Amino acid sequence: MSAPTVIVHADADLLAAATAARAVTRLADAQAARGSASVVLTGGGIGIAVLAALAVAPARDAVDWRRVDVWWGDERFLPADDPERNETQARAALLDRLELDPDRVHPMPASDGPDGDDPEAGAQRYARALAAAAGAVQKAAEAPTPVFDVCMLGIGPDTHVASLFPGHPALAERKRAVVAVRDAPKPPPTRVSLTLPAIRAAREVWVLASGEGKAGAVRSALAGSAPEQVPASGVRGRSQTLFLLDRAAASLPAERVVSDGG
Ligand SMILES: O=C(O)[C@H](O)[C@@H](O)[C@H](O)[C@H](O)COP(=O)(O)O
Repeated sequence: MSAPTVIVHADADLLAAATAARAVTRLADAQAARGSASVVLTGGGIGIAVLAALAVAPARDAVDWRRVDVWWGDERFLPADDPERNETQARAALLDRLELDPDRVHPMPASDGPDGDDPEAGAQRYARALAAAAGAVQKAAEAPTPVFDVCMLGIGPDTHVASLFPGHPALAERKRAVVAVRDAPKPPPTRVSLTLPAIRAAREVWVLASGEGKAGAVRSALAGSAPEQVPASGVRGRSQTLFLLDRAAASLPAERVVSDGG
């Protein structure tokens, strides 16, 4: 697993645009190497801003979107099409504008889906979809999950990532790739989330943070605190872990020159 690299951009708009450009490059490279690509999306302010930036990125169609698998890191367990669902926001910001293969778009369950208002059953259904998409080696692993090319994660001021909140038992999960989360401190209280082993299956994990309200969380995550208390410190990609920040989230004063590595 890779140690984090910190990359700081001047402001939120540049962070979103640069991350979108990075995503185009990574997904196109993955398709060149392996024929297809996979990405895990996140909800939240900067996560959706990156998707909106991707929608208008000049090189957007360097990716063959029909050969991209789209997954989610977490979902707010609400009815399909609810405007608060991460899926609904991702479709509006980006997915509806792309020529995707609908069979390769894998939204997390909704509370009015085939399992009804049962997030545990929904989580199991998503875990089965991940296991079916996993390659042979990954199928044999605990928490069977495909090797995602890119997994994007927002971070909360409390250091949560996906819907893995500090002190929550979901953080200790080692066997399941997906769990239901109840009593989340960020509304809505019921959610579905990938677990740490599923996130760590990704080649690249990108933690996105914008604004001074995230500066303390970013500092704690980079200080290497225990993931049970600081979930963002437990996420790693197999080949790369990036903290993609704006200057405010990196606690850099405005006059400081911005450069890679902060
Ligand atoms: O469903 C969600 O809310 C998320 O996926 C969550 O993990 C989010 O990414 C962070 O809470 C950051 O969100 P903000 O950027 O809005 O603060």
